[in-house]
Amino acid sequence: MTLAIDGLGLARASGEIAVERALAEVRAGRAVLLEGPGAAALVMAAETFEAVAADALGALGAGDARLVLPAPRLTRLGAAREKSGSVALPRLDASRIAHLALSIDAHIDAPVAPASDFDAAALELLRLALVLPAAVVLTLPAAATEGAVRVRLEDVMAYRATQVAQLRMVGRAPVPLEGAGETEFVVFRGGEGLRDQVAIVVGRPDLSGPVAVRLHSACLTGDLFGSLKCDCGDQLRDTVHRMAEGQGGILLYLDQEGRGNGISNKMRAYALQAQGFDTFDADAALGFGLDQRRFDFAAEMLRQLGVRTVRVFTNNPLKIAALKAGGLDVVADQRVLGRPTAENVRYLASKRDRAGHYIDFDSLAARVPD
Ligand SMILES: Nc1nc2c(ncn2[C@@H]2O[C@H](COP(=O)(O)OP(=O)(O)OP(=O)(O)O)[C@@H](O)[C@H]2O)c(=O)[nH]1
Ligand SMILES: [Zn+2]
Repeated sequence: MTLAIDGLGLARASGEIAVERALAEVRAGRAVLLEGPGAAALVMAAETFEAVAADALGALGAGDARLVLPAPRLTRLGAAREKSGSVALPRLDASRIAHLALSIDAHIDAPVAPASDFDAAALELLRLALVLPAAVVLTLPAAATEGAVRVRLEDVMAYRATQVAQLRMVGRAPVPLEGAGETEFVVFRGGEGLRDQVAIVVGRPDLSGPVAVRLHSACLTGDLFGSLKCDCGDQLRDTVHRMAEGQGGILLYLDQEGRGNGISNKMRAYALQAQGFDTFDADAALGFGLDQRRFDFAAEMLRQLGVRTVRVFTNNPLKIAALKAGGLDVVADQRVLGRPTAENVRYLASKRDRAGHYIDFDSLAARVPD
């Protein structure tokens, strides 16, 4: 008997399913077959590329294997570029690949070719998988490989937009919080990242008028453990308290750890910060731009909750612009300042100076503990 799967929603979104499977493969260190018009390429994450894989890929003919790197990483390697590019890998040498992908004192000693469409899709796949954006890519004749999960180039490039369109509420329940008795957690699937998004409805905000709102990107170190390196935990709790004391509000807790780079890349960046890099230079050395986050799905979450007009708690102009672009009426924006510490002052100053955050650094600096 053949099982009809159309009714299970599998046939309808085959492209998205393929991308989701490919993300799991890439995170597990396995190769994925990326298919484009008339050609295909095997893609692996450089961060998990080992000698065994080198042997297996070499047997397929490593003639045109290449390492694809984003522009900021190429710049770090001394080959400044505005767009991503690739370096040929005539030998699949795992230690050289790791060196070029991650090492802070590496230098490029080979020509850099502009990234092809395959290369761009390979990097997008790795970013979506929240691994280091450095891809080992090997072009093959179409359909030459069996066994690897297959994914179409166009589906990879379209995935983020489909994630926003798929956003849906999957559960809600009251969860009283310390200092804010009446709160409800509403969970959404889709949007961005690899897990779920949570809206915390504080009190009973009047949805017919402007609603106090915060978009808060997950920060495990700051939110949960009180890390002194950032201001996230204070911002999170202060906002909930302010909403509880006022007319209520909605805090969106978004699966965007490490400005959307993922916790492992954030720790790599922290390791570089311990060597003196600032928050943005550390990300750039790993191949990331200023900010990977998108907030279009946050506007959609608010819409699904019945919100039309907002007062937003943030210092980040990108969040304000994204809510407006998402069709919400932003009638006010209010600052959210955490507690300055000797460890986070440089981080706050970088956000103000390099990403245009509205932070009054003079008053912050005056509050830094000795
Ligand atoms: N890559 C990277 N991410 C960091 C670093 N420090 C904190 N983060 C992340 O940055 C994000 C900060 O989130 P938010 O506080 O919501 O955002 P924001 O852009 O500072 O904006 P507002 O707080 O609203 O003004 C979280 O995802 C943190 O995990 C860092 O040094 N590097
Ligand atoms: Zn933080």
